[in-house]
Amino acid sequence: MVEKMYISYNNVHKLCKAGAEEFLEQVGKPDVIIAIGGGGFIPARIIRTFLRSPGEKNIPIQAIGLSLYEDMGTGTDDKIGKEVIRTQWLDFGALSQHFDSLIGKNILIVDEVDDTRTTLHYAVSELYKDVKEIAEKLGRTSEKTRLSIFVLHNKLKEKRAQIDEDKMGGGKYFVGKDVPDVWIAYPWESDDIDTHTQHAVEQGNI
Ligand SMILES: O=P(O)(O)OC[C@H]1O[C@H](OP(=O)(O)OP(=O)(O)O)[C@H](O)[C@@H]1O
Repeated sequence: MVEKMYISYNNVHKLCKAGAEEFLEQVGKPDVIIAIGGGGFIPARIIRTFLRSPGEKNIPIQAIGLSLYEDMGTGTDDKIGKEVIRTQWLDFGALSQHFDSLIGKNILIVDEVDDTRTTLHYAVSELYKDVKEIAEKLGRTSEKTRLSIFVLHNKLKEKRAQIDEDKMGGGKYFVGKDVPDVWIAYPWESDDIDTHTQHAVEQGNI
């Protein structure tokens, strides 16, 4: 097993294309894409290409910033915990005046990797909470909001958190590729993209 898995831009593109096809088939066209930054930005933009039919309006992409940081605090087990910090949240400024834009919508959350699942768990829980709160306020709780997920890679390992399916409202989880628990080197992190791509080709990740 390789210690470091090199991923090429072409590979990212193809995983997005396959993910979009699966998503369209199983869930249907999304109303909005929510990209978890920074790693989710590039896949979100690419997958949008394949989710849109020719002649249709672009699907809006909202960005949220979630960062993991080591919590050295009072965990009950001996592991160092991880906490999620919101560095940026939804902003419907130009899209609509209100946060109610998500109620009853088909939403696709995009990130590059599902590692311990902490980030995705947080994103789904918080989005569900926000939508529920505003739907209750507006008396629109009968409208079903679907939260789906697409990640390029899911690491096959013990997860620290699980995503509550009830909160996904019938939305689904899509993975480009399940991978072992190794270091994934994405092209946007590379300082020498030619060598990086060469490694990816050698490993068959093209
Ligand atoms: O499944 P988890 O264990 O939660 O890990 C996955 C998250 O970790 C990385 O984010 P990071 O905080 O490193 O920020 P980045 O996206 O800006 O690189 C990655 O982009 C995912 O969002």
